[in-house]
Amino acid sequence: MRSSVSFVEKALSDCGDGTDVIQAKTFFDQPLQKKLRWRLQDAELNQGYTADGDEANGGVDHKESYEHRRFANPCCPAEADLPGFRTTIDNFYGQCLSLGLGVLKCLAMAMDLRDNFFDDITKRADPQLRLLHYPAIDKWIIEQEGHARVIPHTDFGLCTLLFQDSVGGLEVDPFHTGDFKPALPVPGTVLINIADLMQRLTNDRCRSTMHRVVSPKASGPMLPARYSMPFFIHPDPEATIDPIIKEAGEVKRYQTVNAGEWRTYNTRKNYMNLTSP
Ligand SMILES: O=C(O)CCC(=O)C(=O)O
Ligand SMILES: [Fe+2]
Repeated sequence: MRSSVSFVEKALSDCGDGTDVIQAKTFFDQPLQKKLRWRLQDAELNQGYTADGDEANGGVDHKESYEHRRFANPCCPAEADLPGFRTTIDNFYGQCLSLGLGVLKCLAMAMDLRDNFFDDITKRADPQLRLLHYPAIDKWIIEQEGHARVIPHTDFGLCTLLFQDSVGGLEVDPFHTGDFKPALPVPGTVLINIADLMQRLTNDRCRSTMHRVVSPKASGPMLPARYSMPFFIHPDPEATIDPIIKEAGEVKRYQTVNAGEWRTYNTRKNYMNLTSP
């Protein structure tokens, strides 16, 4: 894991204020009409630009995003449009993939599964790298009922690597009791959120992390812009996720699901507002 650790330190120092490891700021700084040329149009492919308000998941988020995948990126800006963007983001994606697979190996070891347990279900893994921009906003807007930078949710893959800048506002409720605690940005670290498929697979031994992005404590009436980069790790689409039973008499708490169908079903739910251009 040594190379992964130094990569994270580099990614996070680059991701901090004022720099742009994957040119997220350059991308989002473009006029809306231009960004809409790369608009995400297919929830299943789940790649490209989503404007503020277009991703709907039961509340009102105030954010815009760009999604990047491993194999197909038809809505990625070309070199002529945004020099260096594609190369840099592909490179960052590759580093996240190596780190993510390393994290899964550690989890397999910690849970007394075979060390290569996750290798067998991530041979063609196609995680989703999301660049997120939360525009500067009056605090009262996101403090209205049902509004947030991101409303409370769990991620639905196996786990998520989450890189955040120094603005803050991310909160976690790991026990799902409503008791959200700030996940303060710590330079040189990446946050790892357990997600729903890991919870199902481990029959609740690992619980997915409820999280949200709200106003950081002690901020003034106006929130500054915030940037973050989640990397959502999903198993191969043909993988079967069947709860692992470890003790005599233990009851399976979840039905078996096909990983590809699970991903498509849950992704579609987030894009109910998606209309044809
Ligand atoms: O911006 C963040 O820190 C969290 C984003 C997030 O939870 C998500 O996109 O699923
Ligand atoms: Fe999330």
